[in-house]
Amino acid sequence: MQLNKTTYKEYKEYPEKILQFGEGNFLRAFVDWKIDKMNKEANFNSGVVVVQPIDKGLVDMLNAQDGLYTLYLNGIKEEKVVSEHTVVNCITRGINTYTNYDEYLKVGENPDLRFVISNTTEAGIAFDEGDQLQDTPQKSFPGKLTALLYHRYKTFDGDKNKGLIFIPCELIDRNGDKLKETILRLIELWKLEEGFKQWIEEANTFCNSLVDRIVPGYPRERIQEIYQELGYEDQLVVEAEHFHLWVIEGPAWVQKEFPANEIGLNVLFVEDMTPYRTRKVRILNGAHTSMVPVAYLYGIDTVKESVEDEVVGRFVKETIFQEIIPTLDLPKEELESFADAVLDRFRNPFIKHELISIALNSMSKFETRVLLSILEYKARKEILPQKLIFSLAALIVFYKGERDGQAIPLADDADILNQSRELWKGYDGSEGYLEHIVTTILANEKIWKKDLNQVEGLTKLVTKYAFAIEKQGMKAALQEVMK
Ligand SMILES: NC(=O)c1ccc[n+]([C@@H]2O[C@H](COP(=O)([O-])OP(=O)(O)OC[C@H]3O[C@@H](n4cnc5c(N)ncnc54)[C@H](O)[C@@H]3O)[C@@H](O)[C@H]2O)c1
Ligand SMILES: O=P(O)(O)OC[C@@H](O)[C@@H](O)[C@H](O)[C@H](O)CO
Repeated sequence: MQLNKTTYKEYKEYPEKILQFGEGNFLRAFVDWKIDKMNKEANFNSGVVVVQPIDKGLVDMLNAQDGLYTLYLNGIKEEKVVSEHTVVNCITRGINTYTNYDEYLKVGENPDLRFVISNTTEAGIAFDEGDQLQDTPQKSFPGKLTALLYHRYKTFDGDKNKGLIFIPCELIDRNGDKLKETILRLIELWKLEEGFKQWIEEANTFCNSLVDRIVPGYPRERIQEIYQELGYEDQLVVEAEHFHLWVIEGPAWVQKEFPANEIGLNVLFVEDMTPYRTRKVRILNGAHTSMVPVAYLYGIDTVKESVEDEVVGRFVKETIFQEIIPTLDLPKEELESFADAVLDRFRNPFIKHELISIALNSMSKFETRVLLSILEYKARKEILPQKLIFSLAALIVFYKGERDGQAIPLADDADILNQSRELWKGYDGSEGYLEHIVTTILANEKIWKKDLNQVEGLTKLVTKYAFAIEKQGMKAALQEVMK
């Protein structure tokens, strides 16, 4: 039996008030789960129309299940082991803009539409000068969105009451400001009228937000067991931890329209989200990203095994406490208690978080989540943080794409992968050639936004560690640095 509105007896249809860009695991396990709860417990009465932002995706699957899917929340909750599951029922339909652009544009004509939510990965909120208003669809997410907003503006004759509230969830700094700025650039590029620009500025509200929940996604290995337990089949099961936090920076009245607090959901409406973002990205995501190449080359596959391994676990802990926390400005106690909680979340016995899934786009993630800790540590202490540099060296070796003779399924920007592949092809086993690899990668300003060879001592130390990993293997090299 397949999950759909016929087989799910409690199925309810809500009026579409939310437009969501992205149909990925995170949005379904976090935002849509919260909306579903607000519908059920706070009479929010809001349906979500989901847009697939790129040509490949899950909306066909979502439509085949009438927008329904099962969310498993697993882990320790209030000191007890809890595994619970629920059917999320707030998605009304999914739209593929590549095959149904007219249906997409028509969403802008809906007078009840109120919120726009997105998570299009860190790459999604980007200005693409190739986008045109006439494209069906525009390539970028902001391009598609601007076309829909212009259609809405025209449909309602610039009515200021038809503006929307935007809450992007992309893990980039000040995501709402960035989205608005990109829309304004597209208005310039497309030479759209001043009145539309004013409508964007005056009738619409762009919030910045920070999200936090570990969502490993589809539980491939346990899926048959899960189907047995559920008594139906669901191609979109998603698994997450219990913990969840959404920090939203925006005008106070937004809170009144979004009744999360009324039902005790962990949503903080704040005046400045920056400290929350810095703490989360640098500690949690920074720990994830810096552990991946080290633990993976060590022979480990998951986050839990990494933090529980004697050597790798110590490496992760010391990296956070000795090299990341000293670069942050919040009170030390607060940072340490956040870090302890993060390590507990990493140990969640019910979550199998694959390192290889976190490894996606590791080079750019290292730049946004780890590099600042390195530079800040150097600025404050006048020495380089050894473990973070070891991780950078491991990352360069990781991009060689081989573990114990097996290919590593690397996933990153094609140019970045090509550069590493070409460089490693010429490796002759010498430290001199390795220095050439390191120097070339550190000079790639597309990744690092600067030439990292300019950081005093960095190239030498990275080369030393990379050579040790290459010559002695990860286990011996890590033990050496952990002495
Ligand atoms: N999984 C987690 O634990 C978690 C937790 C917090 C935040 N996040 C953030 O959420 C993002 C998505 O994670 P996920 O687990 O849902 O991944 P996913 O692969 O399930 O979904 C990715 C989504 O992004 C869209 N997308 C990908 N590249 C795009 C592009 N260039 N332009 C526009 N859209 C694009 C896809 O269409 C899809 O909807 C991550 O980048 C991460 O920053 C994830
Ligand atoms: O989702 P990514 O690929 O951007 O990053 C991998 C993890 O660090 C991330 O998903 C964390 O689990 C998440 O950010 C926790 O809130």
